[in-house]
Amino acid sequence: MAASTESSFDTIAFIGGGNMASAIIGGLIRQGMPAARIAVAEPWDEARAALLQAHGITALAEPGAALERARLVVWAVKPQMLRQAAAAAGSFTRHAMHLSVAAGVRSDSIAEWVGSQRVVRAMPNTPALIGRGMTALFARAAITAAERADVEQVIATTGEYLWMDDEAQLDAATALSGSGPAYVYFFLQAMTQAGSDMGLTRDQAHQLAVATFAGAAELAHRSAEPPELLRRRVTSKGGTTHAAITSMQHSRIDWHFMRALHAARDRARALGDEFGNAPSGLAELPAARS
Ligand SMILES: NC(=O)C1=CN([C@@H]2O[C@H](COP(=O)(O)OP(=O)(O)OC[C@H]3O[C@@H](n4cnc5c(N)ncnc54)[C@H](O)[C@@H]3O)[C@@H](O)[C@H]2O)C=CC1
Ligand SMILES: O=C(O)[C@@H]1CCC=N1
Repeated sequence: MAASTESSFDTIAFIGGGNMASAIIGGLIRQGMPAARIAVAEPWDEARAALLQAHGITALAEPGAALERARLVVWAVKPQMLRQAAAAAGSFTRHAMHLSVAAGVRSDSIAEWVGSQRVVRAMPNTPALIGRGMTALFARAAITAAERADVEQVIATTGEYLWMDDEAQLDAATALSGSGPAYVYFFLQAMTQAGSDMGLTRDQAHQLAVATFAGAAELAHRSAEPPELLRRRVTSKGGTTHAAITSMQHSRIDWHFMRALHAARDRARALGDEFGNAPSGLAELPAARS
């Protein structure tokens, strides 16, 4: 990473130094990027202190000239803050390539706010913290193959990545992998609670549940077989798994779960509508006649 990073980016700047920025910064540092080549603008004192403690990075309290050295700027603020953050930092970052991790906000809006068409959107997830993240990526047409490769180098420090051809697919990826870790923890909570209700200690139940998720996910990752088949292997006729799966099917848990993912996808779209510019075409619609 050290050699390849030098040939790609002199400095990487982060606007916003919270959870997601910290996860990506951690990946870069683990792969050998010197902290001195990472610039962060972060207004919140506590977040700046956390960056210093975790990564040895002294973040700026507000955007400044240090950002001008960045060839890549990672926008890691909440969707509702992105327009305002771009207005404040834009004069320092105009010549860079831009990578936004904000959910929902579409690249048309971002390109307008940062004053550049060189925009990539990313949807990472929190296992990036341990280098086991999954990131969906979308590049605007102005991004070259070499620039895509540069983005890949950065994101690969946090785990796997997958390019999307259609920007709308990012909203679906947000519902699956962006929000996905929360679903896993939700089920972990339920399994741990059930275990403890059935007489295990909470520690025992937690260990059993976490190891089961980790092992089952790793098996699916390594196996060429589809989840249906892996599931059937666990399910003996008339056995315990059959009892559990039948109970879940009666409650239509799969349907409810799929509906929840649609809600997440719809919310990603709504964030784009709420905090981005109106899609081109809509803005020009004439006002309805009374
Ligand atoms: N947390 C997650 O699992 C994921 C989050 N995302 C996206 O990442 C983005 C950041 O989320 P988190 O890191 O979780 O939030 P966070 O709240 O931990 O970090 C955002 C940081 O931005 C700072 N900030 C606010 N206004 C600013 C400004 N004008 N200039 C610079 N910094 C400013 C805040 O002080 C805060 O520390 C969001 O847009 C979210 O949609 C994407 C994928 C997963
Ligand atoms: O909940 C959210 O809006 C962000 C995006 C994906 C995960 N967290």
